[in-house]
Amino acid sequence: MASKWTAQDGRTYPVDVRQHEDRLNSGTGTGLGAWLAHRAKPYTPPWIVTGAVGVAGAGASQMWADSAPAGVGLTLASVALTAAAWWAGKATGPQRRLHSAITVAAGSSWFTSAALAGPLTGPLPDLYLMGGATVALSWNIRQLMRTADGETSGESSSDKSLLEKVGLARTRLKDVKVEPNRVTVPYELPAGELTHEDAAKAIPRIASALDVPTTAIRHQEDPESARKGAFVIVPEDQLKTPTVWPGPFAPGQSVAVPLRVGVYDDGSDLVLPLLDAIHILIMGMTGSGKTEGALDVLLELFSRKDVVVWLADAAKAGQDFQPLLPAVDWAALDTPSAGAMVAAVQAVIPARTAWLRDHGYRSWEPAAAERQSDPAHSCAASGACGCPGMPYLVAWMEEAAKLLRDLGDDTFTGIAQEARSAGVSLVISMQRASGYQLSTDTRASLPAAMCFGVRGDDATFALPDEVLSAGANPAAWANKRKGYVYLVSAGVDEDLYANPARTFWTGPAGQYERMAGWVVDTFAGIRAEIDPVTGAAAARVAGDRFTNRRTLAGTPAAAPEPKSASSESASFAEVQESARHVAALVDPEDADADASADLPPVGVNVGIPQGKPSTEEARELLDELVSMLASVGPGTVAVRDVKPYLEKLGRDRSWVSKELKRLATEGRLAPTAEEGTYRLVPTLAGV
Ligand SMILES: Nc1ncnc2c1ncn2[C@@H]1O[C@H](COP(=O)(O)OP(=O)(O)OP(=O)(O)O)[C@@H](O)[C@H]1O
Repeated sequence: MASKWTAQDGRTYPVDVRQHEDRLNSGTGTGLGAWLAHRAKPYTPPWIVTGAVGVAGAGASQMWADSAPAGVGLTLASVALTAAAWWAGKATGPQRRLHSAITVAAGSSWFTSAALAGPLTGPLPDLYLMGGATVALSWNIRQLMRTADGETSGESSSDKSLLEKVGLARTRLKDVKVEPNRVTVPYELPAGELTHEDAAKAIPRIASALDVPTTAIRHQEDPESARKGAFVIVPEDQLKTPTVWPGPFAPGQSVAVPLRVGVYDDGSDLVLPLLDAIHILIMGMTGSGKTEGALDVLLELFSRKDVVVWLADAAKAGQDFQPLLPAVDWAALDTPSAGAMVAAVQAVIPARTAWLRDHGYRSWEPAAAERQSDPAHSCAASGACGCPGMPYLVAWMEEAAKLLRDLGDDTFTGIAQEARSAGVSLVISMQRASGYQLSTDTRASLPAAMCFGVRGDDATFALPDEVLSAGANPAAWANKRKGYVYLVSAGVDEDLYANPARTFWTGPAGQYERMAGWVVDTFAGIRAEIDPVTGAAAARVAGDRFTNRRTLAGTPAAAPEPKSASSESASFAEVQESARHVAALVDPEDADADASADLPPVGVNVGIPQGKPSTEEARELLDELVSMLASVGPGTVAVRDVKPYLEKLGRDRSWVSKELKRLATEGRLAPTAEEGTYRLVPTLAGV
């Protein structure tokens, strides 16, 4: 028999609630008496049983009064019945089991005594009346409570039916933890029936049932169990509004301190522990935010004291990095220079490894970057050697697809495998790390990944299967969610691998240059220079391309005069404030449409006239809004996007709807398959 029943209200109840309903519904008659009888009917069975026991006891006394064998038999039967009731109640709750056993014990004892001594002997009539009524009433109370429970259990029943719908029937949900914008639902799958894989597969259906984006749900496995885990639901996308770069995380400190490059959706810092990550693959489709992410990492690196950056960007000739180039030790901005840089990286690895070994370092550590004044790290026969330190080296290969094609990616495999202990990190940025672009060996030797929005199944090239099945879905972002990223790296809590984050925004053109300039100048004095060992090894293979690197890249030969961070802090605050001001212009509603670098410059805010604007003014205002949306990138516009401005327009939704239609007939917007939604025409930018 099914243990559940769906009522007309659509809710699921235990089956005994249905029996109760049936008992209430059966029966006819009118008037108060009939109504009372009708309401009391479901509670009569315990009383009927009590009456039956009384009648049976009286009857039995006629047969077995004063019979010794009957006494033995009835006593044994009474014990056996009580034991049977206890045994049969195994599957029910402990309360019900005890209640049943006590009832059977009381009833059968009275029956035995009544049968042997007569029902009216001694205290038996009182016991019958008081005990029988008490037991019958106790069952009525149970019944009442259960009915009330059944009525209020709709919620957990609907939880159960939700779990059934999403393919996780009989899964038990436990101590749900609710925090602001985050619900953690620990679960236990039915033993032997479902696995973590089934839980992960249910994510899209759970998202659909809860009406949230699939990326709002993550799945965490309990590493100790094959059936325990948790779903984490983050209903509101807190990353919609870009976060302006808040300044260096650990200014003047070692590169061993993780780099802060963005925020997770709970507001916590997105940090990249470079020394744990070792080599990094940065992947994302065009326009997804790779360059911005690179800027965040570079800004952090350029504010540290013991790291040198070599940057190869033949594809774009360093176009996006211009303001930072003075802080780059070697910028290879054409293919031959990039090739020379790769050869130099290959050559410096053994030289650096030998130096580290000679100075008693098993692998690079911050102390290796200092002048070697410790006898424990000396290459001299005795005492401290005083050799100059060896800073960490980051070899950054931007838009590396072309470089890999030109050089063959075996070169990178070798570098990646040997560079680990030489204090060299390789960063490879590309749009698609497919097998065609990057061999499996090279991919395997880049242990960390920053994966921005991608197309189709490309995420599989960057993110491990378990991260994808835990809910990571960068294809849902494509290049619409600029800067959204998953970070997978040693040194990062594994539960965060499938957690969306967003890199910092360095601001629109103009702001970024100022921020970059501030970092370049402020930390010029503490930034490390290349050490003689690495420099000599690079010069040996790259020749003039290395020794004349400053002139070739058009950056000053010597580092600018150091400036103290404090004397510049006011200027940074100014720079940042200005960028924040621009960020504040981005309404959260518009964030989907790419609230980013291409925003109109500060001051091109939509001019909102005071009071109810005339039709002319309202049209002008709407035109400006549409132009602004179009200027921040491709996307669509519908009445709902204009909702926050209705008050300022002094018009209602139907007016906006008509006006959007008018703009579409004028070719200012393009109609889409969805009625009332129009594609923004990018050529409108700046109109
Ligand atoms: N975290 C972010 N917050 C706000 N805007 C961002 C963020 N990241 C990137 N953007 C904006 O998105 C746009 C595209 O970013 P970006 O140039 O970094 O993409 P990309 O992946 O490097 O593209 P391409 O491969 O074409 O160079 C830029 O206008 C940028 O300012």
